[in-house]
Amino acid sequence: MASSSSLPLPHPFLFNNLQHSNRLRPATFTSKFQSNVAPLTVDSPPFPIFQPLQPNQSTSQLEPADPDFYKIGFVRSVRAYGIEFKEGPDGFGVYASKDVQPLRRPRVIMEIPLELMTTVSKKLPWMFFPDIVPIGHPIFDIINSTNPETDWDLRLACLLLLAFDQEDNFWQLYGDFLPSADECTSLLLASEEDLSELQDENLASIMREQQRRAREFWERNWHSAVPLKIKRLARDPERFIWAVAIAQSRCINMQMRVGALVQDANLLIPYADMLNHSFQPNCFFHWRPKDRMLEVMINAGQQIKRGDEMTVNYMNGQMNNKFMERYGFSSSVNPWDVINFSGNARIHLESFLSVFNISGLPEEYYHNTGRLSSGGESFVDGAVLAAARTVPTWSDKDLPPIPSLEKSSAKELQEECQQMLAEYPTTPEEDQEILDSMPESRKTFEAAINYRLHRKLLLEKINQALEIYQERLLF
Ligand SMILES: C[S@@+](CC[C@H](N)C(=O)[O-])C[C@H]1O[C@@H](n2cnc3c(N)ncnc32)[C@H](O)[C@@H]1O
Repeated sequence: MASSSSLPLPHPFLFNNLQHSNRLRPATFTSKFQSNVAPLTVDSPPFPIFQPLQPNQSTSQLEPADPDFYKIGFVRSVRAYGIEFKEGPDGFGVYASKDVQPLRRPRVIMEIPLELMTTVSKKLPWMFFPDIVPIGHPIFDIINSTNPETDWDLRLACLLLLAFDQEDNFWQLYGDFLPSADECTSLLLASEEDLSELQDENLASIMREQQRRAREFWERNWHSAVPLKIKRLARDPERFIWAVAIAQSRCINMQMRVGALVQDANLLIPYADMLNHSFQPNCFFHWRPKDRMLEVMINAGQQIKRGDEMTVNYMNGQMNNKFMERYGFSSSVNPWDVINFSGNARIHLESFLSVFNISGLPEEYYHNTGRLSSGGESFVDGAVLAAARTVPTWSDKDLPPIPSLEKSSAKELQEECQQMLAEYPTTPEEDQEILDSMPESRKTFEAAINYRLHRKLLLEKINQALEIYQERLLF
């Protein structure tokens, strides 16, 4: 989650087909730290917090989180209001446990104190959460040998592993709820076979390089002569690479002020890191310097229904390959995805925008949903916004396009879309069949097939949009 700041995605999954992970199932949860969990002692919140639904109370078919997940947060004064943690189609997620009427101001749903976070600042002096300042520990020298500007993920991975190793540290408890290597979608954990399934050699080679970087860091610093204090943090490279994957896919970057000091910091924030991404999020993060808390807030004016997923925007303006690099997921409706057309054909931008009822400047395109329907469903989505940004256009507001010329340009662009689709070794239907036939496949394999499928779905959507454009041109 790169920054704070904006589609609830229709999920093709049937919830009752979910593969539940061990980390969340009450029946399989066994924490060796159970006895350290103190009774609940929190102030009375404005409305019920952290009350996991009992299975027979649940109004949805999602699996509620293990009760201990809530208890450990209570102990350390995490507060949450009107939400519950459940396992959904994108792993663990945060869901509204009650309706929220649109408010004029943002509204807090979670408060997490600095003490619980694992943080690394870009510049000196380093900031860590107080429990594990590693001065005097040999991991300090390892962290110090890295470049603070570029190696934040390696630094955070070292700190996280150190936190797991510190007796009574909160992260020992919270670690039970983090995804295991099998449950992570990060391509750092992908096999060579998974990378070849991306059908994107560029992305595959970036990920090979990232895997090599993490492995070499481990080899350099976890050689046979290192003290046991270091060795036991990551006995094999896989453990270290998993920690880097956790750091990359769960870290939030924020400017935070502590006293007079403003720091650009990378933070691992428990509970807030359970929020999934959406390009139309209903929540955002806010740092409250007064008492060193991260607030998760509902956007002003946002209507929320009980059971809705609460989401944040991890990265604005980034293509699917960037989401894959860092988080191991992509979207078929990423409004920022780009297709590189190479021909000379161009269509009239303003006409295209008006056909699809898209308003605003390119950086802020938005659309009024439901205005253009195809087959009963709303046609305009993030992929049509992406089309508006990526299709070659010409612009002259006063000069209407000549319909015959405009139609032949749109046709040319459609042909290019079809040509690009034909160059892939598999069709979208074949990709979907692979996904349907392997419901228990590795997460990274599934992410790779989804990525190439999403690219093809975007091409198909652009093709369809160009068809509708020709039909509605000048009407
Ligand atoms: C910060 S964590 C969010 C919590 C996570 N779902 C879990 O189970 O712990 C980020 C990870 O969640 C998943 N994720 C988040 N948003 C997603 C989305 N919109 N689509 C698919 N996967 C998503 C990806 O695996 C990503 O690496």
